[in-house]
Amino acid sequence: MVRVTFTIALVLGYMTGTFPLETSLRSDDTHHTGGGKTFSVRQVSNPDFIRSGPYQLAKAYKKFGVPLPEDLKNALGRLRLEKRKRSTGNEVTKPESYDVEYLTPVSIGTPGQVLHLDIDTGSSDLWVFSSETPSNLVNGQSLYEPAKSSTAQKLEGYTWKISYGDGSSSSGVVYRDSVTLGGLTVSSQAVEAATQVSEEFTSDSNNDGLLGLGFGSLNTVQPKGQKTWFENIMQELDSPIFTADLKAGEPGTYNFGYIDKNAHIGNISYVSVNDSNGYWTWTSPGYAIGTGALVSTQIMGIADTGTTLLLLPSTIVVMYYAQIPGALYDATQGAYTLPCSPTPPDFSFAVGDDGQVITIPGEYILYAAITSIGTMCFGGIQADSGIGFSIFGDVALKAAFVVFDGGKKRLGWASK
Ligand SMILES: C[C@@H](SC(=N)N)c1ccc(Cl)cc1
Repeated sequence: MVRVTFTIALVLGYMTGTFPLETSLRSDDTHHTGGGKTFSVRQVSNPDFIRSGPYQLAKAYKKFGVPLPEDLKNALGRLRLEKRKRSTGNEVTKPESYDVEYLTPVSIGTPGQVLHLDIDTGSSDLWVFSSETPSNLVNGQSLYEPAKSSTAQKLEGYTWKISYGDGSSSSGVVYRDSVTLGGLTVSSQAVEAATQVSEEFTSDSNNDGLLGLGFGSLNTVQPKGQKTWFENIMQELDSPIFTADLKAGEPGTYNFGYIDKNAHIGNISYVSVNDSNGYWTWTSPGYAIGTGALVSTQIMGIADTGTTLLLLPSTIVVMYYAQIPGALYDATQGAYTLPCSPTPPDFSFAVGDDGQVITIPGEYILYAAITSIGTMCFGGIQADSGIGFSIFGDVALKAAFVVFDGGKKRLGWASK
C-alpha cells in the first residue's frame, strides 16, 4: 500500500504546504532493501513550475475526483485571468525628416524579418513592400519575403487595395504570418504583401509599409476583412489599450497594454470615441490661440498618427493665421504659409469637460521652410476642407500623451 500512502502523503504535502510548492517529484532512482520493493524520490527543482497553491490544490482534488469547492474555483478563475493578462509591450518610433512620419521596427515571419513601418491609427491594413513588389517600384525599402518564412501561409484569392488621403495608394495579395511589435507577437496576423505601390511610397525609401491601428471595419482585404494587429493582441494585454508618445524631431514611443505614468504630466482626460467610420473619432469642445481665451466650439476629428499635420475647420485656421503678420494662403502651395520667424502663437485645443487643454507650441506650426532662404514656412495647421472631419495628426499628437483605449472605445489626452 506504499503507493496509496505515498500518494496521500504527497497530496497532504501540497495541501498543507509541507513540500515546497516549486518542486515536481520524479522517481528517478529505486532502492531495493530486503523483501519489499521500496523506492525513494529525489526532488529536483522544476524550472518551469509556476508557484500556485490553488492550482496545485485543484490538481489534488481532480486526482481524487473530488468536486472543487466554490472558492477554489473562483481562485482558479482569477489566476487564469491574471495569467492571460500578463503582457505589455513598448517600441521606439523614429521620426523621418520634418516629423513627416514615424517609423517603427516590426518583425514579420519565422525567422523574423524586421521592417520599419508607419504606425497609422487612420487606417487598418498592415501592408508591406515584399518580394512580390515589382523591382521597378522598390527604391531601397526592406522586403517581406514569405518564401523565407516557415510560418507564412498564403490566403489564396484574397486581395487588398487602399488609397490614402494624400492620394497615395497600394494593393496586393494576403498572407498570414507571425507579427511581433514591442515584444508582443500575434501568431496569425494578416500581412498584406504589395504587388503595386504609388510613387509616393516608392520614393519614401525608409518606409517599408504601414501598420494600421484604426478599427477593423476600415480594413480593405477582400473577400473577408481582416483584424488589425492591435485587435488581435488586445485580449492578451494587461489593459486593452495602446499609447502614443510622439516627439518633435526625436524618437517617441508606442506602449501596449499599460500607461507609463512617467510619460505624462497631470491627469489623463478621457473622451468617448465614435468608431462608426473606422477612425478614432472624438470631439474637442474648443480651442485657444496663443494666450487668448478658450473659444467654445465643437471640433469633430480623428486622432491620426498617419497624418503629419493638424487639419482643422477653415474658420479656425483663418483665425489662427490672422494673428500672424505676413501669414497668407499661398495658392501655389495650396496651403497657409507664415514667416519662419518670429515663433508664431501656440495653439491649444480642449479635451473633455474637466478643463483639460493640450497646447501645441508655436514652433510646431513652423512645419518646414518653403523658400531656399528660409524666410517663409509651410504651416503645420491647415484647413480640413472637403474631408468631412478634422484630423489631429502628428503636429497635435506630438504635443500630448495619447491613450487609445480599444476596450472602452475612448481616447485619453494628457500634457507631457
Ligand atoms: C485618415 C487620413 S489617411 C491615414 N491616416 N491613413 C486622411 C484621410 C483623408 C485626408 Cl484628405 C487626409 C488624411
